[in-house]
Amino acid sequence: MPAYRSKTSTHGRNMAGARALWRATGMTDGDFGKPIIAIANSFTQFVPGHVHLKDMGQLVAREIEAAGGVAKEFNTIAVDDGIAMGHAGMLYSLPSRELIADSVEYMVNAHCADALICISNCDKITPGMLMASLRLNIPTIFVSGGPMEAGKAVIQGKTLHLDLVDAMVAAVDPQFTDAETLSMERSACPTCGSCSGMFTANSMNCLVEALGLGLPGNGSLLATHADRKRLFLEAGRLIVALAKSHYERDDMSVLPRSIASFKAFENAVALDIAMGGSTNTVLHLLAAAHEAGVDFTMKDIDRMSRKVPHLCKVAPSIQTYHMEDVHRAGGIMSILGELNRAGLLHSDLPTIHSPSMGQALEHWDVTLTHDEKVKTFYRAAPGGVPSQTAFSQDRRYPDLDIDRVGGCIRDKAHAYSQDGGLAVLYGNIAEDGCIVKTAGVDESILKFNGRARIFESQDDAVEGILADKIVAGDVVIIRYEGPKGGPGMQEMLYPTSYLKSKGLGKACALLTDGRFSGGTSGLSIGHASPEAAEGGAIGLIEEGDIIEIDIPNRSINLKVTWEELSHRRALMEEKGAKAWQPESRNRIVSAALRAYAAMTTSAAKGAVRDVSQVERR
Ligand SMILES: CC[C@H](C)C(=O)C(=O)O
Ligand SMILES: [Mg+2]
Repeated sequence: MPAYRSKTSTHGRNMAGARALWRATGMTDGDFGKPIIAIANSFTQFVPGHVHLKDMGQLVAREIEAAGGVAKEFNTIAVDDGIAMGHAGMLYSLPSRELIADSVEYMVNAHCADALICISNCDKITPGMLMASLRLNIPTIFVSGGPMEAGKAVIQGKTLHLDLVDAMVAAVDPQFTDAETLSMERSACPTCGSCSGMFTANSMNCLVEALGLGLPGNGSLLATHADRKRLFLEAGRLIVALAKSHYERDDMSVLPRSIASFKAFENAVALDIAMGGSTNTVLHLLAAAHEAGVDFTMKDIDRMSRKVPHLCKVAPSIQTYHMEDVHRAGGIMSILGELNRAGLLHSDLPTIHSPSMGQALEHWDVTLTHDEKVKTFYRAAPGGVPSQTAFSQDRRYPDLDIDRVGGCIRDKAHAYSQDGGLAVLYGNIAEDGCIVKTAGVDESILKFNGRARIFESQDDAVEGILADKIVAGDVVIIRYEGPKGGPGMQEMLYPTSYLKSKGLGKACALLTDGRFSGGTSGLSIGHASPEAAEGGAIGLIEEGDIIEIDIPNRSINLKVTWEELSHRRALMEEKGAKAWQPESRNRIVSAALRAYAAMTTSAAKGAVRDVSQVERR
């Protein structure tokens, strides 16, 4: 039977000093011997998804103590991608995922905590904490801060449901006046919570439900709704039970690696494809699987993308639905229910809250449940009042959206497409693959041939698009922006948004070894691996080359002969130390970011750290 990890520093005469310090943190005689539960919070005033979390750690802590545990809270950093976007700040976004994962590892292992509550929310915080939980493999429950309410505004006589992407696009769209753009800016992000579309934050918090490491409603229940308080309280009570089950009854089934198994990753990817999740989820799921020791790869994602239908379209893929609408339709458990009915879900897998996902669906799928409290739970509605306060309203929709034919969530027979919302493409430009969110691609350009227009930084691409240098039929290539090449694999939300602003969203493609925010839609293909900085063929594309994109056949190719490509590679290698670098880019890269670049890997591996690259031989 495993002994409590915390005994390392709380038991034995030799630990009198450590106990003296534990006492100074508030522990008393009766606390020694109880499970010590670490609470990884992520409060910060820099991020709307985290501004309301300041007291959430202690809310959970009181429940942990009432349930017989000892709670110790600490905080991680949290980067706001939307604020960091479009300038050098975005170089820090993906690297912050590693810092968050390491900081949770450091605090949990330095103090020998027995179990973990992860209070996350935005883009890199949930994945960073997920990586840590699978690395540490101690009982863990995720409870996120919850989605933001969608903005509402009347613009040019129409009531629009808005999010920050709409404000970004409008800012350079001449059809909107300055006053209209200001009105959209003021309305797009009305409350605390993670931006209201199926962007990366909400995608990841939904995937945590599918993995079985979060409670039902974790991904879709609004940050402002009073019901969300129950998720925090339940997490506090449950984590003590899981810890006691593991350490006192030798129950291994409650550990994250027992729950997030290969089949659980298949469930998560099935949900991801069904809901058209952010392409960043691919990067983060690969990284999480790596930490869990699960051999789950891009090939598995490709395999699943060919059989999972697109059941739920959410902004930015569609203007009419945001996370509050997904919740009203039954949330993630109801999408999983449709996948289960389509035979595309492993329903026998355990979760932190139920012996099996199947049993959970019986209770939480709104089309199956007999529990009126569940139906009331999913009628939680936006308050419609600007607020940075958690649980500040308790409005409810008059009814649920259970229209599986034409509603927010579809059944398989009425799917938006039988071919899911994500796809992996392979070809001579991306031998290890690249990713496209097909949920956001207009059907007219699923097959696209175009002229390459080369940029070796996001900034230059933005400048070229805004200067009208890009025209219909072009394929914008942005390279040397991968994990190593950037470094930090920037999100390309500005160039993809500006292509839309210029009316080119259905007339151009964009390919990068960087990545995309979940706010990106259009023929935007990212994660090209290997990246240019690692000798990937994206580094050999020349201005005017023809690029052939074929999503139905999952291919992307540079239309030059193999001999020509080999010749170009030889010429590149002749550059020696200057090979595989941007021609002329004066980007200042700090030592902290150079350290990240030295150890990271291409997107096809999840941009995980590989310390063997720097270890002395
Ligand atoms: C909409 C942009 C969002 C903040 C983001 O960065 C993502 O979804 O990845
Ligand atoms: Mg992001």
